[in-house]
Amino acid sequence: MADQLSSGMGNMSLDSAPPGAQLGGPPRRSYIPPHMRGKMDVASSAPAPGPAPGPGPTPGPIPGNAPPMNGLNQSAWAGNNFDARAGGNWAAAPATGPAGPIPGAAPGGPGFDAPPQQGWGGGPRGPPAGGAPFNPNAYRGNLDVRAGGGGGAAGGGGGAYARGSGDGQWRDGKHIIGPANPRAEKELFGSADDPSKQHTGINFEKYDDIPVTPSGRDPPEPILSFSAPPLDAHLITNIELARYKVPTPVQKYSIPIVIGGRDLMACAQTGSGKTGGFLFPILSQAFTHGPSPVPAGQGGGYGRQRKAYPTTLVLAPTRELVSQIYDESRKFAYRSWVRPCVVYGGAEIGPQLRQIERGCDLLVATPGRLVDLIERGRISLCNIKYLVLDEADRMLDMGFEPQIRRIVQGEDMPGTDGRQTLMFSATFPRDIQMLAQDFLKDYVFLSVGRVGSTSENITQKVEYVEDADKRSVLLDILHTHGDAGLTLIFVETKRMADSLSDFLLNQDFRANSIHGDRTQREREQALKQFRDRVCPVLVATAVAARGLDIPNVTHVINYDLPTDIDDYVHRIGRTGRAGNTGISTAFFNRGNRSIVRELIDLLKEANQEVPGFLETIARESSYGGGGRGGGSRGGGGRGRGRGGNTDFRKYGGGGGGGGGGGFGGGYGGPPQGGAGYGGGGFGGAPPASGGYGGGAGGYGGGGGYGGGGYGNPGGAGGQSWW
Ligand SMILES: Nc1ncnc2c1ncn2[C@@H]1O[C@H](COP(=O)(O)OP(=O)(O)OP(=O)(O)O)[C@@H](O)[C@H]1O
Repeated sequence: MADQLSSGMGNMSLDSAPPGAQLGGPPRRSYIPPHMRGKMDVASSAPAPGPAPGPGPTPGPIPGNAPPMNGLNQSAWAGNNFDARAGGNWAAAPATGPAGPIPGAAPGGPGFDAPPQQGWGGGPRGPPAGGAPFNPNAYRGNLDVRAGGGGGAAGGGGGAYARGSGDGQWRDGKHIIGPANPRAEKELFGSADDPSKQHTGINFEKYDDIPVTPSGRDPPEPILSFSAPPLDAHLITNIELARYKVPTPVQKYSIPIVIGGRDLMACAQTGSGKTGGFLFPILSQAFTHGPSPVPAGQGGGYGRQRKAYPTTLVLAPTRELVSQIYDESRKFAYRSWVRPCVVYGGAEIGPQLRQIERGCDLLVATPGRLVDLIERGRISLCNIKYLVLDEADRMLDMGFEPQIRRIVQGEDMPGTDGRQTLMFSATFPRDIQMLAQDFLKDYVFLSVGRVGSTSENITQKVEYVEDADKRSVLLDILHTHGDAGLTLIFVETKRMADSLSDFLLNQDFRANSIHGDRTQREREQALKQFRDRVCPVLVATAVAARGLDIPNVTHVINYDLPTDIDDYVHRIGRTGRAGNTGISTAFFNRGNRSIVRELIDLLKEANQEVPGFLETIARESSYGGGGRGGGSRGGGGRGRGRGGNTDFRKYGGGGGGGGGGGFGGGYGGPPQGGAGYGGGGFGGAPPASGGYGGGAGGYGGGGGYGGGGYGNPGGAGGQSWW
């Protein structure tokens, strides 16, 4: 049993135990397959009262002009002919074989993703952000020999490291590829007909028809195939093992952009390969140029408590997602010298510490646990060359932004000139684009299709269903669709997730639920049972809305529609991935009219049928323009603005702030700037004019940005809604 559980953990990701998650009440029923009854140890719920993130600083004014790119015309790895013997960040790492099970995957146990309370709001501890420009050659001859000293002993001869997913090494300035490991290969890449792996669908080639618009200074030309150069030959071997034939559009563009040393903000549809979009160029550069030594004076650390100095940091909002990105990293780092690691809350910290002690070049993390490890002095960010924010709009919204600021600007991470910053999402509201300026320099903005649009691979249906009728309509749908594939049902509250899955179980559907109040073990179990079709129906809160790549999800049902249209985009994006087709059904009634206009726009853009009742309800509504109200999750929504579909630097115009929890708020100014009109919100300040301005509310005005509720995993009050 233990084996069964742990073996699935590589693929089965876990969501963050949201800070302040509360558990309690009677244990709920969950589906136990007949062959496991009596054997299954359903974990009792351990309370997870994580502290709420402390109040973060409110965002300061955003400089209108990105600082000039300085000293980073090459990728961070470039020109670094570094010999591991001379002192790498993990020269003292023991010779490890293929990576074992995911660290921290041990079920149960306390451990929270919330940052420790102490130390919040403290000033920068390391070199000031935005400090000395990064010089990729500067470390040579400036190495901390202590760091490299242990390499010979522990590294298994000659000072080489033996580490990484596939036991590769960097030795004498060369990448020594590790031996093939059929077991690891099978685990990582599966077989050609493996149902547990995602396979490309009939519409994969159609991705090429989606228009791609790069903007920003001199964006490089896209690549057309996976070829060396520009990609490293070993990476291409791993890409072949993954059976990828051609890059997706976002990959075609992101690879040369990142290898060319540029920052990137990339918006591409759900399921269109954004993970490879950042992993491929980063790993390729690492394979070609080798490790970056720890800056002098930092030291690699001796003794049991070594500090990790990762070169790449990938931040993502949920445990499921970081775990999944970690799995992808292991695939593409197979047999290389690069050793990926993952840390996230809700899992015991001990195994995670031991994992990073063995070497950590590419770290995938949820913010809370990362802060915890930084506080414990176990991770330094001074060596970061690549910072990736996946689901970047979520990472910069009100829930995470203080933690992200603290990690990126309040620790020892190099400033924007000393690193490359990459942001990826399917949605990128303009207010968040503006906020993101703080973390980027001279970036290329990439939009694959319209920002925030949905894939045409998803057939979207909207049905008018009153709340009281939802259960019976759901039963009809489940009976009709039968066992064709996996069905993911989204609801708005944790309580609803439980009660609906109980209801479905009572109706003899093999259902389970996933949400922030379930223990880690229960979530693991729910996801594993879902993937394995033991429970082909999963009722979820928004915790499962972003990033999860679960093969064979054929139907997504929005039993409760979200109050934010971007959430809808991400939720339905759990189906119709990698060129596969899928169906989405939304239950709509007048309680959802706050998103009716944006829903109609989305449906039209994706060539979907727009039911007459939606138009009727839209006409009934006497609301203003494009600002979004905060709906039920806090007062005031974010203004996303209308009329623009790409880089806000190009079109100017800001989203109007939602007013006081309802509608109102103006919408974005006309192209080429001009203040938003209507309510508060951002004015249309193209970069040249700098700063915010325009609408009466300005930044955060009238509750526009600062409503407090949107996407907040911990929330100011410490209680997550998902
Ligand atoms: N070049 C490629 N060829 C074939 N399959 C690919 C390619 N790139 C990615 N995939 C597959 O497509 C699926 C979706 O990729 P990924 O999870 O990176 O999407 P995403 O754009 O990040 O989606 P989301 O917005 O939901 O996070 C994955 O199963 C991945 O293995």
